[in-house]
This record gives sequence, structure tokens and C-alpha cells, in this order.
Amino acid sequence: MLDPRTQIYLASNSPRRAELLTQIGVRFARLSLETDERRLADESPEDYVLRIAVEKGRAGRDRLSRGDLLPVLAADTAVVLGDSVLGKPRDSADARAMLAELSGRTHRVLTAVALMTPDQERTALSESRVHFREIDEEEARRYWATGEPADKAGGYGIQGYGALFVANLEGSYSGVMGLPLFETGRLLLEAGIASMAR
Ligand SMILES: Cc1cn([C@H]2C[C@H](O)[C@@H](COP(=O)(O)OP(=O)(O)OP(=O)(O)O)O2)c(=O)[nH]c1=O
Repeated sequence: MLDPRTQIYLASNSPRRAELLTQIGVRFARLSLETDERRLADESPEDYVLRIAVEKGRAGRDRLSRGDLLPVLAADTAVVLGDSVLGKPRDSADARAMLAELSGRTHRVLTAVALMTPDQERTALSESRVHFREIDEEEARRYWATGEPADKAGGYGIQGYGALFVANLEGSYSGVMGLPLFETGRLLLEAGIASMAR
């Protein structure tokens, strides 16, 4: 049974998104999702993450029973290097190739947030720039063995061992981790949902 104090649904399987939403004191229930995350030909990285976040939000809303009017929040994160968008690594070789590409360079992390209310779809986009120090093959191998890269866009987690690679971050730490809290709090407020619940 749904706790009557629940404010929104979080349409996400990501434990990080749940952790971040808890951080700002929003009372939520989770909806799990299966989403096709393929990028369309000629789709910009910005359009791509926004489209996927909206699709996740709509899929979540479609799962609600009739008459359930609680808003649905969803997000999508991509690591962008030049023209390429790095998703989650397929395997060890893919993950090590991603780290080799990111090594010693600056990449962007885009996270789109979508908030679906019965009468409106609101979106926000967070962009961060992350500079990695150089990472050698041996370290990339050890990093894969920790299990951390497997389920993360770009094959790293800034909130974990991945912090060791981040020489500089310009933007939103929570956005890189998967849910930009400033933008999320603003969207929630626009929809009349208060954070900082105790
Ligand atoms: C870059 C980076 C990504 N990530 C994670 C956040 C997201 O969970 C994941 C990006 O994949 P997403 O497809 O955005 O999300 P997801 O499939 O994990 O979850 P959902 O059910 O909401 O679709 O990478 C980190 O945890 N730390 C990081 O530093």
C-alpha cells in the first residue's frame, strides 16, 4: 500500500537517483522501468537525453492506475566526448576502451530530468564538464574488477572509486551522479511539490 504522504513516483531502477532524491527530502515511491535507450540518427546528445527522460516519465505514468494523479519523475544521463555518446559499457573491453578515451581529457555529462504531472510535462537539462587525469591500462583493469563501472554511463562513478580520476568538475556533482538536485528541486517547486520533508 502506498504511504499517504507520498509526493511523487520516481520512475527509475537507479539506486543513485533514489539516494539523491532522498537527500532533498522528497517522499517518493519507485516504479521500475525497461526503456529502449537507442539514440536516433542525427540526434544531438541534448535532444537524446531529453527524449529518453521524457519516454521514461511517460512509461512510468502509463503504469499508474486510473485516478492516480501523483507526478512521475524520471531522468537520463549520458557521457559525451566530442560527437560520441558513451552509455553503459557492454563488457570489460568496452569499459576499458571508454576509460582510455576519457583519460587525460575533458568530457561533458548531460542529465535530463522529466517531471510528468497530469496536465504538464516539464523538463530540465544539466550539463557538467569533467576533466580526468591520465589513467593507464592496468588501473582501468583494476577499476573494472571492482564492479563499479558496469552499470554507469561512461563506465565510471564519480561517487565511488571513479572520484580518483576526476581532476576537475565544473557543473553539478549530483547531475553527474544521475539526478541534478538544483534543477530537480526547481521542477518540483514549479509543480507545487515541496522538498525538505521531515
Ligand atoms: C557518470 C556517472 C553515471 N552514473 C550512473 C547514473 C545512472 O544510473 C547511470 C546512467 O544510466 P541511465 O540510463 O541514465 O540510468 P539507469 O539505467 O541507471 O536508471 P533508470 O532506471 O533511471 O533508467 O549511470 C553514476 O552513478 N555516476 C557517474 O559518475
